[in-house]
Amino acid sequence: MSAPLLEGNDNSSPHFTAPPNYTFPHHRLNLLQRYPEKQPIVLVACGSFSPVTYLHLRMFEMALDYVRQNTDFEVMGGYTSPVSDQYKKPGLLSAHHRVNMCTIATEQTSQWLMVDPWEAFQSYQRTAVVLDHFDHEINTVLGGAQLPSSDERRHIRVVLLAGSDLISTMSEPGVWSETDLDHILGKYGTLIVERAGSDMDMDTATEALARWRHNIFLMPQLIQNDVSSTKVRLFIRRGLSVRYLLPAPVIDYIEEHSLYADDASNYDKKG
Ligand SMILES: Nc1ncnc2c1ncn2[C@@H]1O[C@H](COP(=O)(O)OP(=O)(O)OP(=O)(O)O)[C@@H](O)[C@H]1O
Ligand SMILES: O=C(O)c1ccc[n+]([C@@H]2O[C@H](COP(=O)([O-])O)[C@@H](O)[C@H]2O)c1
Repeated sequence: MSAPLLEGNDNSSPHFTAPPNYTFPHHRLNLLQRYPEKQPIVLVACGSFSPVTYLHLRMFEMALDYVRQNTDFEVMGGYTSPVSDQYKKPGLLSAHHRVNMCTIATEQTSQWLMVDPWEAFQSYQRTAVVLDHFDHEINTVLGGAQLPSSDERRHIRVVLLAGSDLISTMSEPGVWSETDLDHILGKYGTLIVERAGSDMDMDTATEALARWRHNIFLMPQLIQNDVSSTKVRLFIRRGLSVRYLLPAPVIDYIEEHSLYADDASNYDKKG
């Protein structure tokens, strides 16, 4: 697979690489706007999802509530986008299993969430390119949102949904390119879920990103939850129960394929 391609600027059509036989999932994407006075948005969460947890899924529900109560947006859909194997983060299971677990979690526990495998099954794609891919599929290919009782189509804004640790890395020098930050935070924007136990508080994290403040929406966690994939992997390795930290069908999948259990011959099959 060749390197990520993002050609041209906002005024020209970007060209994307794609995994073999790829089609953009949109079976749960709502393209008919209910509230024409609002701006339609789609939420995209990028990450490892190794494995997906209830916190990852809760992020979307928190975002729905936040958007309804605090913004003039209308949420039209939500996607997890698991990162490529080439990201090579410790504990990163193969994309095949991570996509399967996200699919099981979204299809079996949600009515509106989807998984886009585009990023997972090819070379590493920067987040700016991933958001451009969503923008292209939703607005250029599918034509954006339709207004009620009208043929008029409207541009759906893609918004990055992330935890506050991700926004912290955005203010660390050398992690993200300045051009990409301007693209992600200037063009798309982000909804940030406060992460319990995160080193930096959200105000500090966003100070360095102040020029994009109007596009950064901070959501406090009203019910604190600091489940992380790292802790789940650790528990499994130690043979501890992870039940109620992630959807039961995902635990069944992990057990069935003996995932994360390399040194856990004592892994409790009942979870
Ligand atoms: N407990 C949490 N609170 C807030 N955000 C979270 C939490 N766990 C994950 N996220 C967010 O979910 C997104 C996907 O993250 P990722 O899959 O890399 O999760 P992770 O649980 O941090 O993984 P790992 O533990 O393997 O580093 C990121 O934006 C991350 O900030
Ligand atoms: O695009 C970038 O430059 C970039 C820099 C750092 C992280 N990311 C993305 O952030 C997501 C979470 O990364 P991490 O390391 O916090 O698990 C993952 O989807 C990465 O592709 C993206």
